[in-house]
Amino acid sequence: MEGVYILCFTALSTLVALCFVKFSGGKSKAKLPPGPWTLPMIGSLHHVISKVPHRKMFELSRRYGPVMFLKLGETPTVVVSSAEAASLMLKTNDLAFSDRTRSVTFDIFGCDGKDIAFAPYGDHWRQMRKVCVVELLSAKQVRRMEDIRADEVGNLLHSITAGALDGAMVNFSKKVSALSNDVVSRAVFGGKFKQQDEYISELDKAFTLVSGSSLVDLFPSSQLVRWFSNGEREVRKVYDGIQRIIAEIVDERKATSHGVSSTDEEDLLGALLRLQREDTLQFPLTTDVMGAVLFDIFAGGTDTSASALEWTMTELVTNPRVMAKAQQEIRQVLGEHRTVITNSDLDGLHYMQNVIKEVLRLHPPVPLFARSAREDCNIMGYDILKGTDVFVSLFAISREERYWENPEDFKPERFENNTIDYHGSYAQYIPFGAGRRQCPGMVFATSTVDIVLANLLYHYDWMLPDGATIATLDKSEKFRLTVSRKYDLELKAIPHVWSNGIPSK
Ligand code: HEM
Repeated sequence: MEGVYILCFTALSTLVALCFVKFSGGKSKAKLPPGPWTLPMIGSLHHVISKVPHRKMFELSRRYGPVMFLKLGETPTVVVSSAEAASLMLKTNDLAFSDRTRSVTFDIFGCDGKDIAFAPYGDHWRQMRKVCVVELLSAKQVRRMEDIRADEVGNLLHSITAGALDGAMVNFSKKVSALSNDVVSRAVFGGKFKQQDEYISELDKAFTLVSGSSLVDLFPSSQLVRWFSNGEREVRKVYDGIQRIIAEIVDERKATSHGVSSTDEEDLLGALLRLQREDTLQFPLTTDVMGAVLFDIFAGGTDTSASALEWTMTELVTNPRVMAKAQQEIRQVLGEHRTVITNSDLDGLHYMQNVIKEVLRLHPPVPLFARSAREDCNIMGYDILKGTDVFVSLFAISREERYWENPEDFKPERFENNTIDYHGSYAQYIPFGAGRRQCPGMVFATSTVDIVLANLLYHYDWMLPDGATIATLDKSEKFRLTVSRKYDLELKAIPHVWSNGIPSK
Protein backbone atom coordinates (compact mmCIF):
# COMPACT_ATOMS: atom_id res chain seq x y z
CA MET A 1 0.00 0.00 0.00
CA GLU A 2 2.84 2.36 0.99
CA GLY A 3 4.37 1.71 -2.46
CA VAL A 4 1.23 3.01 -4.19
CA TYR A 5 1.34 6.24 -2.12
CA ILE A 6 5.00 6.77 -3.00
CA LEU A 7 4.25 6.18 -6.70
CA CYS A 8 1.33 8.65 -6.63
CA PHE A 9 3.41 11.21 -4.72
CA THR A 10 6.29 10.91 -7.20
CA ALA A 11 3.96 11.23 -10.21
CA LEU A 12 2.25 14.27 -8.67
CA SER A 13 5.54 16.01 -7.77
CA THR A 14 6.88 15.41 -11.29
CA LEU A 15 3.71 16.91 -12.78
CA VAL A 16 3.91 19.96 -10.49
CA ALA A 17 7.61 20.40 -11.33
CA LEU A 18 6.93 20.17 -15.09
CA CYS A 19 4.09 22.71 -14.84
CA PHE A 20 6.32 25.03 -12.84
CA VAL A 21 9.09 24.83 -15.42
CA LYS A 22 6.61 25.31 -18.29
CA PHE A 23 4.74 28.28 -16.80
CA SER A 24 7.56 30.03 -14.97
CA GLY A 25 9.18 30.24 -18.41
CA GLY A 26 12.17 32.53 -17.74
CA LYS A 27 14.96 30.53 -16.17
CA SER A 28 14.67 27.39 -18.32
CA LYS A 29 15.17 29.57 -21.40
CA ALA A 30 18.27 31.26 -20.00
CA LYS A 31 21.12 31.45 -22.46
CA LEU A 32 24.05 30.40 -20.30
CA PRO A 33 27.61 31.14 -21.42
CA PRO A 34 29.47 28.31 -23.16
CA GLY A 35 31.73 26.07 -21.15
CA PRO A 36 33.42 22.67 -21.12
CA TRP A 37 31.46 19.43 -20.77
CA THR A 38 30.39 18.44 -17.30
CA LEU A 39 30.16 15.24 -15.28
CA PRO A 40 27.32 14.35 -12.91
CA MET A 41 27.89 15.64 -9.37
CA ILE A 42 31.28 17.27 -9.87
CA GLY A 43 30.27 19.36 -12.89
CA SER A 44 33.35 20.98 -14.44
CA LEU A 45 35.70 20.45 -11.49
CA HIS A 46 37.89 17.99 -13.38
CA HIS A 47 38.73 20.73 -15.92
CA VAL A 48 40.01 23.24 -13.40
CA ILE A 49 41.59 21.22 -10.61
CA SER A 50 45.22 22.23 -10.74
CA LYS A 51 47.98 23.66 -8.58
CA VAL A 52 47.70 26.79 -10.73
CA PRO A 53 43.92 27.14 -11.37
CA HIS A 54 44.29 30.69 -12.76
CA ARG A 55 46.33 29.24 -15.64
CA LYS A 56 43.83 26.40 -16.21
CA MET A 57 40.96 28.90 -16.39
CA PHE A 58 43.00 31.07 -18.75
CA GLU A 59 43.54 28.09 -21.10
CA LEU A 60 39.85 27.19 -20.97
CA SER A 61 38.76 30.78 -21.65
CA ARG A 62 40.80 30.75 -24.85
CA ARG A 63 38.63 27.86 -26.03
CA TYR A 64 35.23 28.94 -24.67
CA GLY A 65 35.46 32.72 -24.76
CA PRO A 66 35.54 35.68 -22.39
CA VAL A 67 32.35 34.69 -20.56
CA MET A 68 32.56 31.01 -19.69
CA PHE A 69 30.27 28.80 -17.63
CA LEU A 70 31.56 26.21 -15.16
CA LYS A 71 29.74 24.13 -12.60
CA LEU A 72 32.01 23.74 -9.60
CA GLY A 73 30.36 20.98 -7.60
CA GLU A 74 26.90 22.39 -6.89
CA THR A 75 27.83 25.98 -7.65
CA PRO A 76 27.11 27.61 -11.01
CA THR A 77 30.14 29.75 -11.81
CA VAL A 78 31.01 32.16 -14.59
CA VAL A 79 34.58 33.15 -15.44
CA VAL A 80 35.06 36.59 -16.99
CA SER A 81 38.29 36.86 -18.99
CA SER A 82 38.18 40.05 -21.06
CA ALA A 83 38.28 43.77 -20.31
CA GLU A 84 34.99 44.24 -22.17
CA ALA A 85 33.15 41.65 -20.06
CA ALA A 86 34.80 42.91 -16.84
CA SER A 87 33.75 46.47 -17.63
CA LEU A 88 30.12 45.39 -18.21
CA MET A 89 30.22 43.53 -14.95
CA LEU A 90 32.15 45.89 -12.66
CA LYS A 91 31.06 49.23 -14.10
CA THR A 92 27.77 48.96 -16.02
CA ASN A 93 26.32 46.36 -13.63
CA ASP A 94 28.42 47.04 -10.54
CA LEU A 95 25.51 46.85 -8.10
CA ALA A 96 24.23 43.58 -9.55
CA PHE A 97 27.66 42.00 -8.94
CA SER A 98 28.56 43.62 -5.65
CA ASP A 99 27.98 40.52 -3.53
CA ARG A 100 30.94 38.37 -2.65
CA THR A 101 30.92 34.62 -3.25
CA ARG A 102 29.70 32.76 -0.17
CA SER A 103 30.87 29.40 1.04
CA VAL A 104 30.98 27.50 4.31
CA THR A 105 34.66 28.42 4.76
CA PHE A 106 34.14 32.11 3.90
CA ASP A 107 31.15 32.34 6.22
CA ILE A 108 33.20 31.01 9.12
CA PHE A 109 36.25 33.24 8.59
CA GLY A 110 34.00 36.22 7.74
CA CYS A 111 32.04 35.81 11.00
CA ASP A 112 28.82 35.06 9.07
CA GLY A 113 29.19 37.96 6.67
CA LYS A 114 30.03 40.61 9.30
CA ASP A 115 33.54 41.37 8.04
CA ILE A 116 34.45 43.29 4.87
CA ALA A 117 35.91 40.96 2.28
CA PHE A 118 33.46 38.02 2.57
CA ALA A 119 30.38 40.05 3.52
CA PRO A 120 27.36 40.26 1.24
CA TYR A 121 26.66 43.74 -0.10
CA GLY A 122 24.46 45.70 2.32
CA ASP A 123 24.40 48.03 5.31
CA HIS A 124 26.70 45.92 7.48
CA TRP A 125 29.34 45.69 4.76
CA ARG A 126 29.03 49.46 4.12
CA GLN A 127 29.61 50.21 7.80
CA MET A 128 32.63 47.95 8.11
CA ARG A 129 34.19 49.13 4.85
CA LYS A 130 33.80 52.76 5.94
CA VAL A 131 35.43 51.98 9.28
CA CYS A 132 38.32 50.31 7.47
CA VAL A 133 38.83 53.07 4.91
CA VAL A 134 38.47 55.97 7.34
CA GLU A 135 40.61 54.46 10.07
CA LEU A 136 43.23 52.96 7.78
CA LEU A 137 43.57 55.82 5.36
CA SER A 138 42.99 58.91 7.47
CA ALA A 139 45.69 61.58 7.10
CA LYS A 140 46.91 60.74 10.62
CA GLN A 141 47.22 57.06 9.78
CA VAL A 142 49.03 57.77 6.52
CA ARG A 143 51.65 59.81 8.46
CA ARG A 144 51.94 57.10 11.10
CA MET A 145 52.35 54.47 8.39
CA GLU A 146 55.14 56.43 6.70
CA ASP A 147 57.18 56.31 9.91
CA ILE A 148 56.49 52.59 10.34
CA ARG A 149 57.52 51.82 6.75
CA ALA A 150 60.71 53.87 6.99
CA ASP A 151 61.60 52.11 10.24
CA GLU A 152 60.94 48.63 8.87
CA VAL A 153 62.82 49.35 5.65
CA GLY A 154 65.74 50.61 7.77
CA ASN A 155 65.75 47.25 9.60
CA LEU A 156 65.64 45.42 6.29
CA LEU A 157 68.63 47.37 4.93
CA HIS A 158 70.65 46.59 8.05
CA SER A 159 69.97 42.90 7.86
CA ILE A 160 70.78 42.74 4.13
CA THR A 161 73.99 44.73 4.53
CA ALA A 162 75.11 42.60 7.49
CA GLY A 163 74.49 39.43 5.46
CA ALA A 164 76.15 40.87 2.34
CA LEU A 165 79.34 41.75 4.27
CA ASP A 166 79.50 38.11 5.39
CA GLY A 167 79.04 37.01 1.76
CA ALA A 168 75.68 35.38 2.60
CA MET A 169 72.86 35.00 0.11
CA VAL A 170 69.71 37.02 0.69
CA ASN A 171 66.52 34.97 0.86
CA PHE A 172 64.57 37.75 -0.79
CA SER A 173 61.19 35.99 -0.52
CA LYS A 174 61.52 35.51 3.25
CA LYS A 175 62.76 39.06 3.82
CA VAL A 176 59.86 40.73 1.98
CA SER A 177 57.33 38.40 3.54
CA ALA A 178 58.62 39.24 7.05
CA LEU A 179 58.61 42.94 6.22
CA SER A 180 55.01 42.84 4.95
CA ASN A 181 53.90 41.00 8.09
CA ASP A 182 55.71 43.46 10.35
CA VAL A 183 54.32 46.53 8.57
CA VAL A 184 50.74 45.24 8.81
CA SER A 185 51.23 44.05 12.42
CA ARG A 186 52.45 47.49 13.45
CA ALA A 187 49.62 49.22 11.56
CA VAL A 188 47.06 47.02 13.30
CA PHE A 189 48.52 46.30 16.74
CA GLY A 190 51.01 49.14 17.11
CA GLY A 191 54.07 46.92 17.32
CA LYS A 192 55.29 43.39 17.75
CA PHE A 193 53.10 41.48 20.20
CA LYS A 194 53.77 38.37 22.21
CA GLN A 195 51.28 36.21 20.27
CA GLN A 196 52.61 37.42 16.88
CA ASP A 197 54.28 34.17 15.78
CA GLU A 198 51.29 32.10 16.85
CA TYR A 199 48.85 34.52 15.17
CA ILE A 200 50.82 34.59 11.89
CA SER A 201 51.08 30.80 11.92
CA GLU A 202 47.28 30.41 12.44
CA LEU A 203 46.66 32.97 9.68
CA ASP A 204 48.96 31.01 7.42
CA LYS A 205 46.80 27.90 7.91
CA ALA A 206 43.67 29.99 7.37
CA PHE A 207 44.94 31.47 4.08
CA THR A 208 45.56 27.96 2.78
CA LEU A 209 42.04 26.88 3.80
CA VAL A 210 40.44 29.97 2.27
CA SER A 211 42.16 29.51 -1.08
CA GLY A 212 41.26 25.85 -1.56
CA SER A 213 37.73 24.56 -1.86
CA SER A 214 36.87 21.90 0.68
CA LEU A 215 34.13 19.37 -0.06
CA VAL A 216 31.61 21.29 2.06
CA ASP A 217 32.20 24.39 -0.05
CA LEU A 218 31.58 22.44 -3.25
CA PHE A 219 28.53 20.55 -1.94
CA PRO A 220 27.10 22.85 0.74
CA SER A 221 23.65 21.29 0.68
CA SER A 222 24.85 17.72 1.26
CA GLN A 223 24.46 16.57 4.86
CA LEU A 224 26.45 13.47 3.96
CA VAL A 225 29.46 15.57 2.96
CA ARG A 226 29.13 17.61 6.18
CA TRP A 227 29.23 14.45 8.27
CA PHE A 228 32.11 12.79 6.48
CA SER A 229 34.32 15.69 5.46
CA ASN A 230 36.77 17.08 7.96
CA GLY A 231 36.90 20.46 6.17
CA GLU A 232 34.39 22.40 8.24
CA ARG A 233 35.81 21.14 11.55
CA GLU A 234 39.31 22.11 10.48
CA VAL A 235 38.18 25.61 9.44
CA ARG A 236 36.34 26.12 12.74
CA LYS A 237 39.39 25.00 14.70
CA VAL A 238 41.68 27.51 12.96
CA TYR A 239 39.03 30.26 13.21
CA ASP A 240 38.59 29.60 16.95
CA GLY A 241 42.38 29.75 17.40
CA ILE A 242 42.54 33.13 15.63
CA GLN A 243 39.62 34.56 17.59
CA ARG A 244 41.09 33.32 20.89
CA ILE A 245 44.33 35.19 20.19
CA ILE A 246 42.45 38.38 19.23
CA ALA A 247 40.33 38.14 22.41
CA GLU A 248 43.54 37.82 24.48
CA ILE A 249 45.10 40.85 22.78
CA VAL A 250 41.92 42.89 23.28
CA ASP A 251 41.76 41.92 26.98
CA GLU A 252 45.42 42.82 27.49
CA ARG A 253 44.93 46.15 25.72
CA LYS A 254 41.88 46.97 27.80
CA ALA A 255 43.69 45.98 31.01
CA THR A 256 46.80 48.06 30.33
CA SER A 257 45.32 51.20 28.84
CA HIS A 258 41.61 50.83 29.58
CA GLY A 259 41.32 50.52 25.81
CA VAL A 260 42.39 54.14 25.34
CA SER A 261 45.48 55.04 23.30
CA SER A 262 46.78 58.52 22.62
CA THR A 263 45.10 59.73 19.42
CA ASP A 264 48.45 60.33 17.71
CA GLU A 265 49.60 56.82 18.46
CA GLU A 266 46.30 55.11 17.74
CA ASP A 267 46.69 51.88 15.79
CA LEU A 268 43.85 50.13 13.99
CA LEU A 269 42.97 48.00 17.00
CA GLY A 270 42.91 51.16 19.16
CA ALA A 271 40.57 52.77 16.62
CA LEU A 272 38.25 49.74 16.66
CA LEU A 273 38.21 49.70 20.47
CA ARG A 274 37.41 53.43 20.51
CA LEU A 275 34.48 52.83 18.15
CA GLN A 276 33.34 49.95 20.37
CA ARG A 277 33.45 52.20 23.44
CA GLU A 278 31.66 55.08 21.74
CA ASP A 279 28.95 52.62 20.65
CA THR A 280 27.53 54.90 17.97
CA LEU A 281 27.69 52.46 15.06
CA GLN A 282 24.48 50.98 13.68
CA PHE A 283 25.80 47.42 14.06
CA PRO A 284 27.71 46.54 17.25
CA LEU A 285 31.44 46.00 16.95
CA THR A 286 31.90 42.78 18.92
CA THR A 287 35.33 41.28 19.51
CA ASP A 288 34.45 38.52 17.01
CA VAL A 289 33.63 41.09 14.32
CA MET A 290 36.89 42.93 15.08
CA GLY A 291 38.75 39.63 14.73
CA ALA A 292 37.17 39.01 11.33
CA VAL A 293 38.00 42.52 10.09
CA LEU A 294 41.61 42.20 11.26
CA PHE A 295 41.74 38.84 9.49
CA ASP A 296 40.76 40.64 6.24
CA ILE A 297 43.45 43.26 6.73
CA PHE A 298 46.13 40.62 7.24
CA ALA A 299 44.77 38.46 4.40
CA GLY A 300 44.59 41.46 2.06
CA GLY A 301 47.72 43.23 3.17
CA THR A 302 50.53 40.74 3.73
CA ASP A 303 50.98 38.11 0.99
CA THR A 304 49.79 40.53 -1.73
CA SER A 305 52.55 43.11 -1.18
CA ALA A 306 55.15 40.39 -0.63
CA SER A 307 54.12 38.73 -3.91
CA ALA A 308 54.39 42.04 -5.81
CA LEU A 309 57.91 42.62 -4.41
CA GLU A 310 59.06 39.07 -5.06
CA TRP A 311 57.93 39.14 -8.70
CA THR A 312 59.38 42.62 -9.19
CA MET A 313 62.82 41.42 -8.19
CA THR A 314 62.40 38.20 -10.21
CA GLU A 315 61.68 40.23 -13.34
CA LEU A 316 64.43 42.76 -12.66
CA VAL A 317 67.20 40.20 -12.20
CA THR A 318 66.11 38.43 -15.36
CA ASN A 319 65.83 41.69 -17.34
CA PRO A 320 69.17 43.45 -16.69
CA ARG A 321 68.32 46.28 -19.10
CA VAL A 322 65.24 47.20 -17.05
CA MET A 323 67.14 46.81 -13.76
CA ALA A 324 69.91 49.15 -14.97
CA LYS A 325 67.44 51.75 -16.22
CA ALA A 326 65.43 51.71 -12.96
CA GLN A 327 68.59 51.96 -10.82
CA GLN A 328 70.00 54.76 -12.92
CA GLU A 329 66.78 56.76 -12.52
CA ILE A 330 66.61 56.23 -8.75
CA ARG A 331 70.26 57.08 -8.15
CA GLN A 332 70.12 60.09 -10.43
CA VAL A 333 66.90 61.52 -8.99
CA LEU A 334 67.89 60.94 -5.35
CA GLY A 335 71.57 61.83 -5.60
CA GLU A 336 74.44 60.38 -3.60
CA HIS A 337 74.72 59.26 0.00
CA ARG A 338 71.08 59.04 0.95
CA THR A 339 70.12 57.00 3.99
CA VAL A 340 66.67 55.44 4.19
CA ILE A 341 64.55 56.71 1.32
CA THR A 342 61.02 57.55 2.44
CA ASN A 343 57.70 57.89 0.61
CA SER A 344 58.15 61.66 0.33
CA ASP A 345 61.33 61.09 -1.76
CA LEU A 346 59.58 59.17 -4.48
CA ASP A 347 58.30 61.93 -6.79
CA GLY A 348 59.96 61.79 -10.14
CA LEU A 349 60.63 58.04 -10.14
CA HIS A 350 58.46 57.51 -13.23
CA TYR A 351 60.28 54.50 -14.61
CA MET A 352 60.18 52.72 -11.26
CA GLN A 353 56.41 53.34 -11.12
CA ASN A 354 56.11 51.78 -14.58
CA VAL A 355 58.13 48.77 -13.41
CA ILE A 356 55.62 48.26 -10.57
CA LYS A 357 52.67 48.70 -12.92
CA GLU A 358 54.15 46.13 -15.28
CA VAL A 359 54.66 43.64 -12.44
CA LEU A 360 51.03 44.05 -11.34
CA ARG A 361 50.01 43.39 -14.96
CA LEU A 362 52.17 40.33 -15.65
CA HIS A 363 51.94 38.86 -12.15
CA PRO A 364 48.67 40.16 -10.65
CA PRO A 365 49.01 39.14 -6.97
CA VAL A 366 45.29 38.27 -6.96
CA PRO A 367 44.89 36.64 -10.40
CA LEU A 368 41.22 35.68 -9.84
CA PHE A 369 38.77 37.49 -7.64
CA ALA A 370 35.26 36.38 -6.87
CA ARG A 371 31.93 38.16 -6.82
CA SER A 372 28.38 36.85 -6.89
CA ALA A 373 25.32 37.93 -8.90
CA ARG A 374 22.62 39.57 -6.72
CA GLU A 375 20.11 39.46 -9.57
CA ASP A 376 19.73 37.99 -13.06
CA CYS A 377 21.90 39.88 -15.49
CA ASN A 378 22.97 39.72 -19.12
CA ILE A 379 26.63 40.10 -20.08
CA MET A 380 27.61 40.04 -23.76
CA GLY A 381 24.41 38.19 -24.69
CA TYR A 382 24.69 35.54 -21.95
CA ASP A 383 22.43 35.21 -18.95
CA ILE A 384 24.08 35.16 -15.56
CA LEU A 385 21.49 34.07 -13.05
CA LYS A 386 21.11 35.38 -9.50
CA GLY A 387 23.34 33.46 -7.10
CA THR A 388 25.95 32.58 -9.74
CA ASP A 389 29.54 32.99 -8.56
CA VAL A 390 31.62 35.10 -10.92
CA PHE A 391 35.41 34.91 -11.09
CA VAL A 392 37.14 37.84 -12.74
CA SER A 393 40.36 36.57 -14.28
CA LEU A 394 42.87 39.41 -13.98
CA PHE A 395 45.43 36.94 -15.20
CA ALA A 396 43.62 36.60 -18.55
CA ILE A 397 42.63 40.27 -18.85
CA SER A 398 46.20 41.47 -18.42
CA ARG A 399 47.26 39.13 -21.23
CA GLU A 400 44.67 40.26 -23.79
CA GLU A 401 46.56 40.88 -27.01
CA ARG A 402 44.04 43.51 -28.02
CA TYR A 403 45.47 45.78 -25.31
CA TRP A 404 48.90 44.36 -24.57
CA GLU A 405 51.37 43.75 -27.38
CA ASN A 406 53.47 40.61 -26.73
CA PRO A 407 51.75 40.25 -23.36
CA GLU A 408 54.22 37.74 -21.91
CA ASP A 409 57.13 40.20 -22.30
CA PHE A 410 58.15 42.25 -19.27
CA LYS A 411 58.21 45.77 -20.67
CA PRO A 412 57.58 48.72 -18.32
CA GLU A 413 57.84 51.06 -21.35
CA ARG A 414 54.30 50.01 -22.34
CA PHE A 415 53.05 52.38 -19.61
CA GLU A 416 54.95 55.37 -21.05
CA ASN A 417 52.98 58.05 -22.89
CA ASN A 418 49.60 56.90 -21.62
CA THR A 419 47.54 57.55 -18.53
CA ILE A 420 46.73 53.95 -17.61
CA ASP A 421 46.71 53.53 -13.85
CA TYR A 422 45.35 50.93 -11.45
CA HIS A 423 42.53 52.99 -9.96
CA GLY A 424 39.87 51.05 -11.85
CA SER A 425 39.07 53.34 -14.79
CA TYR A 426 40.79 51.13 -17.37
CA ALA A 427 39.11 47.72 -17.45
CA GLN A 428 42.15 46.17 -19.16
CA TYR A 429 44.21 46.98 -16.07
CA ILE A 430 42.47 46.39 -12.71
CA PRO A 431 44.95 44.62 -10.40
CA PHE A 432 43.00 46.03 -7.40
CA GLY A 433 39.56 45.28 -8.85
CA ALA A 434 37.01 47.99 -9.65
CA GLY A 435 33.68 49.37 -8.52
CA ARG A 436 32.14 49.29 -5.06
CA ARG A 437 34.22 46.37 -3.82
CA GLN A 438 37.54 47.58 -5.18
CA CYS A 439 40.50 46.95 -2.87
CA PRO A 440 40.53 49.56 -0.06
CA GLY A 441 44.23 48.85 0.61
CA MET A 442 45.57 50.11 -2.75
CA VAL A 443 47.40 53.15 -1.36
CA PHE A 444 48.62 51.22 1.66
CA ALA A 445 50.02 48.47 -0.59
CA THR A 446 51.62 50.65 -3.26
CA SER A 447 53.27 52.88 -0.65
CA THR A 448 54.94 49.80 0.86
CA VAL A 449 56.01 48.37 -2.50
CA ASP A 450 57.34 51.77 -3.67
CA ILE A 451 59.48 52.49 -0.65
CA VAL A 452 60.91 48.97 -0.36
CA LEU A 453 61.80 48.82 -4.04
CA ALA A 454 63.33 52.30 -4.14
CA ASN A 455 65.60 51.47 -1.19
CA LEU A 456 66.65 48.06 -2.47
CA LEU A 457 67.51 49.39 -5.91
CA TYR A 458 69.26 52.47 -4.59
CA HIS A 459 71.44 50.76 -1.99
CA TYR A 460 72.41 47.46 -3.67
CA ASP A 461 73.30 45.84 -6.93
CA TRP A 462 71.58 42.48 -7.25
CA MET A 463 72.93 39.29 -8.75
CA LEU A 464 71.73 35.74 -9.26
CA PRO A 465 73.48 33.11 -7.12
CA ASP A 466 76.57 31.39 -8.52
CA GLY A 467 75.62 28.84 -11.13
CA ALA A 468 72.17 30.34 -11.83
CA THR A 469 71.50 32.11 -15.13
CA ILE A 470 68.68 34.25 -16.43
CA ALA A 471 67.54 31.32 -18.55
CA THR A 472 67.53 28.82 -15.70
CA LEU A 473 65.92 30.90 -12.95
CA ASP A 474 62.76 29.00 -12.06
CA LYS A 475 59.64 31.17 -12.33
CA SER A 476 57.13 28.52 -11.20
CA GLU A 477 54.15 29.79 -9.26
CA LYS A 478 52.39 28.79 -6.06
CA PHE A 479 48.67 29.59 -5.86
CA ARG A 480 47.20 30.45 -2.50
CA LEU A 481 45.24 33.59 -1.72
CA THR A 482 47.79 35.21 -3.97
CA VAL A 483 50.23 33.85 -6.53
CA SER A 484 53.74 33.84 -5.19
CA ARG A 485 56.93 32.15 -6.31
CA LYS A 486 56.94 28.39 -5.80
CA TYR A 487 60.59 28.48 -4.75
CA ASP A 488 62.11 31.22 -2.63
CA LEU A 489 64.10 33.81 -4.55
CA GLU A 490 67.72 33.77 -3.34
CA LEU A 491 69.99 36.58 -4.53
CA LYS A 492 73.37 38.16 -3.88
CA ALA A 493 73.18 41.78 -2.70
CA ILE A 494 76.24 43.91 -3.34
CA PRO A 495 76.14 47.21 -1.41
CA HIS A 496 76.42 50.07 -3.85
CA VAL A 497 79.58 52.16 -3.61
CA TRP A 498 77.92 54.99 -1.74
CA SER A 499 75.81 52.83 0.54
CA ASN A 500 77.94 53.91 3.54
CA GLY A 501 74.99 56.28 3.99
CA ILE A 502 72.87 53.58 5.67
CA PRO A 503 72.30 54.68 9.25
CA SER A 504 73.72 52.50 11.98
CA LYS A 505 71.24 51.02 14.41
C1 HEM B 1 49.50 44.61 -4.09
C2 HEM B 1 48.62 44.54 -3.12
C3 HEM B 1 47.15 44.23 -3.26
C4 HEM B 1 46.44 43.76 -4.32
C5 HEM B 1 46.96 43.42 -5.73
C6 HEM B 1 45.06 43.63 -3.90
C7 HEM B 1 44.04 43.20 -4.72
C8 HEM B 1 42.70 43.11 -4.33
C9 HEM B 1 41.61 42.70 -5.19
C10 HEM B 1 41.75 42.31 -6.67
C11 HEM B 1 40.48 42.73 -4.46
C12 HEM B 1 39.07 42.42 -4.96
C13 HEM B 1 38.50 43.71 -5.51
C14 HEM B 1 37.13 43.61 -6.15
O1 HEM B 1 36.31 42.76 -5.78
O2 HEM B 1 36.87 44.44 -7.05
C15 HEM B 1 40.84 43.16 -3.12
C16 HEM B 1 39.94 43.32 -2.07
C17 HEM B 1 40.31 43.67 -0.80
N1 HEM B 1 41.57 44.05 -0.37
FE1 HEM B 1 43.23 44.14 -1.49
N2 HEM B 1 44.96 44.03 -2.59
C18 HEM B 1 46.21 44.41 -2.15
C19 HEM B 1 46.52 44.92 -0.91
C20 HEM B 1 45.65 45.11 0.13
C21 HEM B 1 45.97 45.70 1.41
C22 HEM B 1 47.34 46.27 1.77
C23 HEM B 1 44.86 45.66 2.17
C24 HEM B 1 44.64 46.16 3.58
C25 HEM B 1 45.55 46.70 4.34
C26 HEM B 1 43.81 45.04 1.36
C27 HEM B 1 42.52 44.80 1.80
C28 HEM B 1 41.49 44.35 0.98
C29 HEM B 1 40.12 44.16 1.45
C30 HEM B 1 39.60 44.39 2.87
C31 HEM B 1 39.38 43.74 0.32
C32 HEM B 1 37.88 43.43 0.28
C33 HEM B 1 37.11 44.68 -0.12
C34 HEM B 1 35.60 44.48 -0.14
O3 HEM B 1 35.13 43.37 -0.32
O4 HEM B 1 34.88 45.48 0.03
N3 HEM B 1 44.33 44.73 0.14
N4 HEM B 1 42.20 43.39 -3.06
